Amino acid sequence: MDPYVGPEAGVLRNRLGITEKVALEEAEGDLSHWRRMQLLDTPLPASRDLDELRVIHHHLFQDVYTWAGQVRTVDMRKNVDGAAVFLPWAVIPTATSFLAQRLREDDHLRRRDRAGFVDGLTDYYEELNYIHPFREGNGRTQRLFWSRVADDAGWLLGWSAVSGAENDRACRLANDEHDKDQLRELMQRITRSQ
Ligand SMILES: Nc1ncnc2c1ncn2[C@@H]1O[C@H](COP(=O)(O)OP(=O)(O)OP(=O)(O)O)[C@@H](O)[C@H]1O
Repeated sequence: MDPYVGPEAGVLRNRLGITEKVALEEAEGDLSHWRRMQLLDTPLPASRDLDELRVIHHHLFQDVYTWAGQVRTVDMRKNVDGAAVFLPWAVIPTATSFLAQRLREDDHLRRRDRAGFVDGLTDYYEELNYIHPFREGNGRTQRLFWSRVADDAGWLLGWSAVSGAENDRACRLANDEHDKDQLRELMQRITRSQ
């Protein structure tokens, strides 16, 4: 039983009172897009940890979910038929703080050549995706988070060069089969120097 889901099959409870899946996806997409545009002009703390992820998530999804910015309190998997189990929710803060500490020790991926940056980004992206801190909106939140890290390190991430299906497939392979080749190829494709 998923407390985030309302009585209508598979539809997340939301501030808008929407009870139909496609209508919610559309409204969520529009509102989070608008909030993302707004973020371009909003200075955010660059703590590069769970706090920053929560601030980004809250900003993007504040119009849609009461739990925007809050770590999930249910275990979840992406595919009903496949594996894609994400980290148990109870250890999200510990795992994210471990990731943030290593990212700090790695100087937030600064001063690396392109191959070194792409390798690091692939590993950290896969790890954060496995942590999957939120019930929904992880992709949009982590793409923005890594764009900010990249920007600081002298790189631009061109996410529009990758389709959602391609990104999902690469993440599934990395998560379920520990095969990061496609994810690395994808990160290589989107990484440009500033
Ligand atoms: N089968 C899978 N296994 C592992 N990770 C996956 C799988 N499918 C998708 N992902 C990852 O999960 C993210 C989607 O998570 P979530 O649905 O919480 O985020 P979103 O922002 O709502 O979606 P999107 O990234 O499609 O805009 C994808 O961007 C991808 O990184």
